[in-house]
Amino acid sequence: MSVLTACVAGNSYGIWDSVALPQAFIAKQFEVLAEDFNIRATKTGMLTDTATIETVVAAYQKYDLGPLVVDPVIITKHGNLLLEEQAYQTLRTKLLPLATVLTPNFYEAQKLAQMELKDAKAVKKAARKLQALGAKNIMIKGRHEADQDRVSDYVLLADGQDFWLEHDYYETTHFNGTGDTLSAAIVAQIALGQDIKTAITKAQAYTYRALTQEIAVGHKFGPINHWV
Ligand SMILES: Nc1ncnc2c1ncn2[C@@H]1O[C@H](COP(=O)(O)OP(=O)(O)O)[C@@H](O)[C@H]1O
Ligand SMILES: Cc1ncc(COP(=O)(O)OP(=O)(O)O)c(N)n1
Repeated sequence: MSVLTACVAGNSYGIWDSVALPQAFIAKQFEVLAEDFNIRATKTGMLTDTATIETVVAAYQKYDLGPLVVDPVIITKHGNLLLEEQAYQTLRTKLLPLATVLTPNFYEAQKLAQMELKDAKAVKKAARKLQALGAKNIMIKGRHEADQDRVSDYVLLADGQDFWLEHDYYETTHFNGTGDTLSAAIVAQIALGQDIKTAITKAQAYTYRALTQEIAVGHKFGPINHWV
């Protein structure tokens, strides 16, 4: 089930327009779903602006929506800004503290931790900074550019345990949805009752399979393969 916060006009070339939905309508969606269903886990995606983040935070404070995975969507890999510049401080101070799992990509982690991720030591430090903001478990997704052989995602768990999930860099133009898929798969695993470490590990493996077992959809940047 979804609570829609925004609609985008997009295709495989990119996102061409977007519109935030009215706050009262977003709040109503939370209300009617929370009344009807026993919700085991939830995730956030594109949140557009400060008002939307505040509406979502208010819903999390009002209803029991289970463990929360926050995918802090700020800018897409094609350069579309999906969160207003003024809103990211609200994301940092109001939504992050509610996160059971926070899944920033390399660039989002730099922005949220307010530091450059120049090496593995810096990645670890940034994860600790994000934990200090209140998010319990952190997964900082590694940089993946054509100059790399390997991609390394870093995980820092609530109890201080940490580990790297490493895999080969995969060259493709069918990569739309990797981050969205990863956070959705983590929340699905949590809802199934898995512990956080298992949920993250299984979700990352699923996302990698979906990336590497390609389907040919779209003319430019296609989606990954959810049928794997
Ligand atoms: N080209 C790639 N090769 C290998 N792994 C990738 C590639 N692109 C994304 N991933 C993996 O997909 C997952 C989602 O990460 P990412 O694409 O960085 O998120 P986002 O979509 O939020 O930017 C991570 O586990 C990341 O390491
Ligand atoms: C509506 C919408 N569009 C795009 C994204 C995420 O885009 P991006 O950060 O490029 O990551 P992928 O998940 O496509 O790998 C979003 N969350 N919502």
